[in-house]
Amino acid sequence: MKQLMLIGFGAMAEEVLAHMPAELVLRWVVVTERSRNRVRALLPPSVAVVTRIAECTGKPDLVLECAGQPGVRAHGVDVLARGWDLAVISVGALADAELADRLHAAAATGRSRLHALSGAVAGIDGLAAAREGGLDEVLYTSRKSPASWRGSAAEQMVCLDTIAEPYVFFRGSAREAALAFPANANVAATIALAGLGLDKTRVQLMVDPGISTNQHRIHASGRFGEMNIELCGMPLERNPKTSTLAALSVVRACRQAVSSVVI
Ligand SMILES: NC(=O)C1=CN([C@@H]2O[C@H](COP(=O)(O)OP(=O)(O)OC[C@H]3O[C@@H](n4cnc5c(N)ncnc54)[C@H](O)[C@@H]3O)[C@@H](O)[C@H]2O)C=CC1
Ligand SMILES: O=C([O-])CC(=O)C(=O)O
Repeated sequence: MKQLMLIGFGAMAEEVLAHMPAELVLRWVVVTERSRNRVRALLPPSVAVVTRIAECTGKPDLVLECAGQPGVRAHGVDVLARGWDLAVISVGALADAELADRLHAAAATGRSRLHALSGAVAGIDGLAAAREGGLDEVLYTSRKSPASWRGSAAEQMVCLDTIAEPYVFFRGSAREAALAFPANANVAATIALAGLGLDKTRVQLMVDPGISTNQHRIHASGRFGEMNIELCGMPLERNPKTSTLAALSVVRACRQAVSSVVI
């Protein structure tokens, strides 16, 4: 039986746990001091609930981050330096160049690997392949309901209570988007890392009062040809900022960890 460590235990982690393959067992959950008692009460005694990687005894086969960008910042280096592979969903953390350098160095020291998960979008495989032949342009547009932007920097850019028409409230690079919207624009960083990079990938963020799904559109062109990918994702009931597909991409990483044929 392979052993899993989760960093973070919010809406996404609970969805992951509900769909995890039977061949993988959850042994450790890394949480903040503030949420320790709440999470302890939710999990069986066989799962160690800790606040620091150093508190963990044993060796996980896979470490999955579902804790937000602060979770990558707090624990990523420690995990990789120990030689443990780390899969992250809060890919926008890599838009912080200083943190990205430290993660690279820790992976080199630990001979471990950091895996950026595809998250709420589709087409990352095709985009990464297209990059090998050269890309001319990548534009990512995210369109979500007012509820999905609540609690983010969008609140300072547009009135979410009264907006009546679709409205683009942010245009910029993927790096700017991922850093300014840490819980809403990780996908921008994922697309950038697969494609033209954090500074050349263009991003538009939109609020649309007429929709209830999280919509993601990727337009890319290059030597391979042209792609237009559009995905309407159902938000997680317990967190409308997060698409269900993002949680399922974490489940996919679990499946890959236990499968002999990987797809
Ligand atoms: N790549 C993608 O497509 C997507 C990525 N995400 C990322 O996934 C993250 C998690 O999403 P949800 O579970 O819906 O959010 P959530 O807010 O429900 O849960 C996050 C949990 O992480 C915990 N946490 C915060 N800092 C931590 C730390 N230093 N160490 C351990 N735990 C910590 C919080 O206490 C909370 O329980 C988002 O913040 C976002 O960064 C979300 C949606 C899509
Ligand atoms: O789940 C989504 O729609 C995307 C998201 O929040 C993110 O990129 O951080």
